[in-house]
Amino acid sequence: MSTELVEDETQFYGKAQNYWKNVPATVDGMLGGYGHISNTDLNSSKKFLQRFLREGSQKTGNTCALDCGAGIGRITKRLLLPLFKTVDMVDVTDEFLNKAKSYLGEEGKRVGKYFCCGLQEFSPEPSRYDVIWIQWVIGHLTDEHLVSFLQRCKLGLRPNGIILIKDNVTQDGSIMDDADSSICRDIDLVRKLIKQAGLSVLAIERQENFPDEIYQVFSFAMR
Ligand SMILES: C[S@@+](CC[C@H](N)C(=O)[O-])C[C@H]1O[C@@H](n2cnc3c(N)ncnc32)[C@H](O)[C@@H]1O
Repeated sequence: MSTELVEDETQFYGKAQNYWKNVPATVDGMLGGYGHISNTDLNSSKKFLQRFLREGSQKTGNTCALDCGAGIGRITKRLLLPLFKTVDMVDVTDEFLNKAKSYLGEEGKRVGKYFCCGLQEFSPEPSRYDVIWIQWVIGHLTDEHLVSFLQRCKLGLRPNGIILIKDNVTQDGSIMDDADSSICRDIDLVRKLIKQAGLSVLAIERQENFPDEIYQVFSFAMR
């Protein structure tokens, strides 16, 4: 477990909040200076997601998606708004959600709700979402909060809905990043926490063509 890495929960969340308040509201800011990998990321995500939107009788719908830890809406703009009628966004950093209103442009009119809230406290509206997308933010939740958040996400799904996590993973064990106050977990722990939330993994995929010096990135689809 990685819970032992978090000595003081209030500090863990407070520090992350302060960190993000000082990050520029740009794609490069969202990706820690790796703005140039955004296209590769989004193209792979689109392929991964589309298999579920195309599948026969168990097909995931296209009515509404939720972008969790959405930041300025990098994913909402290029992945979710083109595929869903409505997209809601949730992020703890007010400045990013405000920036989203201009960054998303005309299509941003189809953003239904902007929630400024930590995921550890957020409950998706029951049965509202076809897809709940959670990218590069699970490290900001303790194990316990991640499990309970995923449980609440499960209740937020429409029939045939799916939850997607896309995030960094370590080769082995959990590593705390003191700079942004986040934990990077290994794949076994992520799978274990997903299971603890009562969800079943439908597919896992490793992101290809990312720079060698960064963590490996995996996508997990579940319901
Ligand atoms: C690495 S950025 C990723 C943004 C977006 N998912 C993307 O891939 O472009 C992390 C985001 O998580 C948000 N965040 C950090 N801690 C959070 C928390 N506890 N609840 C919700 N959002 C959080 C930050 O404000 C920031 O927008």
